[in-house]
Amino acid sequence: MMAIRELKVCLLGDTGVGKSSIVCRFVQDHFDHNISPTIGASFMTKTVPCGNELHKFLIWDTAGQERFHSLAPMYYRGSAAAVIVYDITKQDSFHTLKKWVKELKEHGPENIVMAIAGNKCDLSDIREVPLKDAKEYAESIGAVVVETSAKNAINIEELFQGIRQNCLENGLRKLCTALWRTQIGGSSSCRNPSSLHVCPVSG
Ligand SMILES: Nc1nc2c(ncn2[C@@H]2O[C@H](COP(=O)(O)OP(=O)(O)OP(=O)(O)O)[C@@H](O)[C@H]2O)c(=O)[nH]1
Repeated sequence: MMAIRELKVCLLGDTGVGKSSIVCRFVQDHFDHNISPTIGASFMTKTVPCGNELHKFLIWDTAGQERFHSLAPMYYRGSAAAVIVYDITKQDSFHTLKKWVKELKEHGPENIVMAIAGNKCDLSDIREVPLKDAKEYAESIGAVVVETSAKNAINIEELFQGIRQNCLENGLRKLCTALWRTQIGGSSSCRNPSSLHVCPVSG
């Protein structure tokens, strides 16, 4: 019988950086030039096989517009991981990313896995944020960082694989029991973190 592990992930970041586009690329392998700004938040899932298990991402894509900022805690509380997105062509969006990290550290779940995505890397000829800056910052806060392009499907799979691997490796210790539910044969039960299976990650 297949076991399903659920992993709640939220996406945070300035409006227009490409959060919805990243989720759309990951879940539907689709890119829409005319995608509308998110209102409140949207929810999608994607289940990926891993050995003899299924890993189900429960993805909350939050709205980046300032007027929705106060809703964000509803989505990052209880998340195992946060993807904080900036646009490599907009220095301001990197500044906003730092504010999100600060907020997560102050009010987010303890041990939340943080992944930084520098999106729109297909536009590197008009880049404002050097990758070196993002790497140094990510290292300083213990986050993983990757440059992505939702448009050209660059590093999107790798981003989510990285999150999955980090969550599994950390076991999320205290949080693990609450956040990873193992559903076997339709009934839910919690698993000991030490029994978490670590999947090999390529790339
Ligand atoms: N060139 C390029 N454009 C992108 C990429 N990702 C998203 N876009 C474009 O950027 C714009 C904003 O994308 P969204 O996915 O709506 O951004 P968002 O962060 O979800 O915005 P909010 O919902 O307002 O928070 C759209 O016009 C997208 O087509 C990318 O990787 N490359």
